[in-house]
Amino acid sequence: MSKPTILVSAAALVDRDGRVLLAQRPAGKHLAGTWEFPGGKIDPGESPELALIRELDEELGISTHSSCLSPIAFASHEYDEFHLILLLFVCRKWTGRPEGREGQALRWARPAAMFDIDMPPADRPLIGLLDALV
Ligand SMILES: Nc1nc2c([nH]c(=O)n2[C@H]2C[C@H](O)[C@@H](COP(=O)(O)OP(=O)(O)OP(=O)(O)O)O2)c(=O)[nH]1
Repeated sequence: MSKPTILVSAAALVDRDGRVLLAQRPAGKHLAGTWEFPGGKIDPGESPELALIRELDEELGISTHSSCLSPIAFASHEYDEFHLILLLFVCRKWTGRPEGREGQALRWARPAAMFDIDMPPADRPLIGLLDALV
């Protein structure tokens, strides 16, 4: 049976100490409780960068620019209901202090520590790549 493909942009926001921001998916949502890279679905007609800038503003209250987003990796994962393609960007420059605008908990983690954090299954292959890069 064919499933829809959904396209998601997500950010590895890296602070000066090389830690990356993770947000906890709220109760009641797909993959509730797991720690994800902030971001979300790309709307039709929207570029991946602009979708991410919009999501970072909505979810965390921070602003950044396309020029501060470096594409570093993608993930491709088969969930029960859809196939996910996740585009991961590294971002080291933004304005504002990230806060969970939608009530989500936030934490900063070094990539190496993410192997022991409950992250969505699609994200697992991204951890090693991030560790080599950050
Ligand atoms: N933002 C983000 N989403 C991820 C990651 N890994 C992963 O499997 N996903 C999945 C979870 C969701 O099914 C989808 C992201 O969609 P979303 O955050 O815009 O959607 P949502 O479930 O909050 O639903 P909606 O109410 O916004 O429609 O991608 C990740 O690291 N970051």
